[in-house]
Amino acid sequence: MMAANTVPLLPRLVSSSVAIANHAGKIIRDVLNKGDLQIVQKEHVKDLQTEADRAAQRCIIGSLTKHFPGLIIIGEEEESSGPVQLTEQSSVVPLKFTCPPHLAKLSQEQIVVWVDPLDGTSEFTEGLLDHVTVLIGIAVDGKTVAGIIHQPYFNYKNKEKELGRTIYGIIGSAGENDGVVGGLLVKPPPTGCVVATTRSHASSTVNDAVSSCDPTEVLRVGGAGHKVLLLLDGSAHAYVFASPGCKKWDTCAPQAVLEAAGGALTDIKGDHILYHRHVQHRNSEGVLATAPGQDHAAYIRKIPAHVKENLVK
Ligand SMILES: Nc1ncnc2c1ncn2[C@@H]1O[C@H](COP(=O)(O)O)[C@@H](OP(=O)(O)O)[C@H]1O
Ligand SMILES: [Mg+2]
Ligand SMILES: [Mg+2]
Ligand SMILES: [Mg+2]
Repeated sequence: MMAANTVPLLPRLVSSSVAIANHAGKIIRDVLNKGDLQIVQKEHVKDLQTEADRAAQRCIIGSLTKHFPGLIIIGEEEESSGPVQLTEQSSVVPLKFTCPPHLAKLSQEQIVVWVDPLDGTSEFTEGLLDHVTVLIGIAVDGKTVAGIIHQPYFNYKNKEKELGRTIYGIIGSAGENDGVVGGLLVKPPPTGCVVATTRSHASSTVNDAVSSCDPTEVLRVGGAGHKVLLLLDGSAHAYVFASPGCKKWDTCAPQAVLEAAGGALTDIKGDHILYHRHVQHRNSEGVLATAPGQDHAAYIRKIPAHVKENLVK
């Protein structure tokens, strides 16, 4: 085995982030088990924060900073006071695939980590627990390259199966499932068009964009991470969200995992989403993602002009 300091920075960061995301998932379950979510309303009634969001973010940012001092990390939640649980280096296990050669010699200054400690907060507060994910996305020179999606309540309705799962990937890496580890990759059915969209942040523009895809079924579910998992497990063909509500921490990790698997995630006009340190946090031109094997450009063409014109920088 290679000594730790000879393993390139990116795989070390991804393997630490996997361990940290798993730990954050346990913290989320512990807060819910205690039964006091301490809900705070942020910008509006559908924009909530709980002690699980806060405690998970303290763990993720504290642990990443401990393992990688000086790393640039942007988290959804503001700094909060309270106990900080740190993930031990001993819980970090090596990655199951290799680092793409063009990402093997990075300096830490090129990297920005986007953290959503709990994606799907509205659904979490309503008990729709499998909509919840922990998202850690890694961008290099403004482009997402790697992502970790941890789903702490996967299998929670089936007590005989293992609770929780973690799916991670580096775009362009070789290995198990072509660079995506931890999830069963299934293509959606060749016929039909199942569109996943928001459950709690809809608007007439959001609904117009969904209808323009002529869906055979619409899945209204929570979380950007959860909707991308539906694209990866064959449950949906596209994720369409014509709204400025999603932020960079919602899409950085899901985009990397989806693109590592051969899918695509752009804004609603088909342009790339950028993840530089000083980029605006909002994905103001919406989000459109398609499963591996789908014709992404065909979905972009179907979105009506008035929807595209409503979403500006
Ligand atoms: N109008 C809006 N205002 C605030 N956040 C929004 C929003 N629309 C979407 N989001 C955020 O984008 C993520 C996915 O949204 P949705 O579940 O509706 O598809 C959620 O992340 P969080 O749960 O991490 O806040 C959600 O809060
Ligand atoms: Mg939120
Ligand atoms: Mg989110
Ligand atoms: Mg969140």
